[in-house]
Amino acid sequence: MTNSPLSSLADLEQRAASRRDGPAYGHDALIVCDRVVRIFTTDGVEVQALQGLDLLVRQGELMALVGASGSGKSTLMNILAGLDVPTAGTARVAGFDLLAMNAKARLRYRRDVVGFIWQQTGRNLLPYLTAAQNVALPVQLRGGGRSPARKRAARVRELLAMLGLADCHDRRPAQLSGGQQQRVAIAVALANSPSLLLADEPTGELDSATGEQVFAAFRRANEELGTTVVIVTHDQDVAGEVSRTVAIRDGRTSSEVLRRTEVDAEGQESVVAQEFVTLDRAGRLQLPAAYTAALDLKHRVLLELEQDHIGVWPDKER
Ligand SMILES: Nc1ncnc2c1ncn2[C@@H]1O[C@H](COP(=O)(O)OP(=O)(O)OP(=O)(O)O)[C@@H](O)[C@H]1O
Repeated sequence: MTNSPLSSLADLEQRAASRRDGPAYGHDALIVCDRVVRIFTTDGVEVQALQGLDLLVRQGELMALVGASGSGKSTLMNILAGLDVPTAGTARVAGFDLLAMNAKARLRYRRDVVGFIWQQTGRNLLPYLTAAQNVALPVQLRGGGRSPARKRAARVRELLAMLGLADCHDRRPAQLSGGQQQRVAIAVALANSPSLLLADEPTGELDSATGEQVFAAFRRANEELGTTVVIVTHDQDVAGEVSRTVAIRDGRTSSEVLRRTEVDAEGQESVVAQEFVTLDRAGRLQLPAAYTAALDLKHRVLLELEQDHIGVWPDKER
């Protein structure tokens, strides 16, 4: 590191000291992933699917996860769904410790806290039940069979109506379009009022107009019920519609795009998008490949701390 102005260092130490006693990492987040590692071993070969992934998601967010094939998105979703367990690190959702919970807590977590929608429309619904029966099933399995049938039926009708499916009530999956099936799947996932809805490529098998309707259903769940929604997607339309898109690269979060709506003096609304690079808990950041290539940055770089930014320079001695 080059010599930094003394005033900056003193200032930095003071700032660090004032933050040391602050609240714990992610204390107010619904999802807390702290250096999550997942290693798969097949035939003696290790694959590090997640390599110390950090991610915080606040209650009420509607966000997308993107990344190249094999970057670790599905591995992360399976962990958040309670279907898989990390090898190391910390993963917590709504106070449930995803590494330490016992079988009973895991069952409760999967039934009450999280709802899941798969890409394959056929995998989300039971083919021999109607849409209404599919939606009623999770409530019955939870023991909602004890609540009055009239009340349960009203809840099912309400969910189907909210997602624009009132006329699909008595139809079986084979009598529904792909988009309708995915929206019924969202209603099923919402049946037990989960805090979190997870979806892995939910529009992957649909054309763009149908995909838009399915995405609108997620938005409704988010806006009307306050459900936190995390969607893994390759769909540019979906990724461009959410206020936060997090990219995963090589098993770590690498960058994110935040979008907000701004209103100008004439009352015209426009969406402003800003891209950030992830700074992990250990202080590491992944410089975009295009930037390192442009300045031929390799092996090591010079850093300089300024009052409000850090400069990165190539090592000219190399
Ligand atoms: N059960 C498993 N056993 C062995 N390796 C696995 C297993 N599941 C995933 N992997 C490996 O972990 C890495 C991450 O896989 P993952 O499915 O999470 O990626 P992804 O980002 O979801 O990819 P895609 O977009 O293609 O679905 C890959 O190298 C994959 O081969």
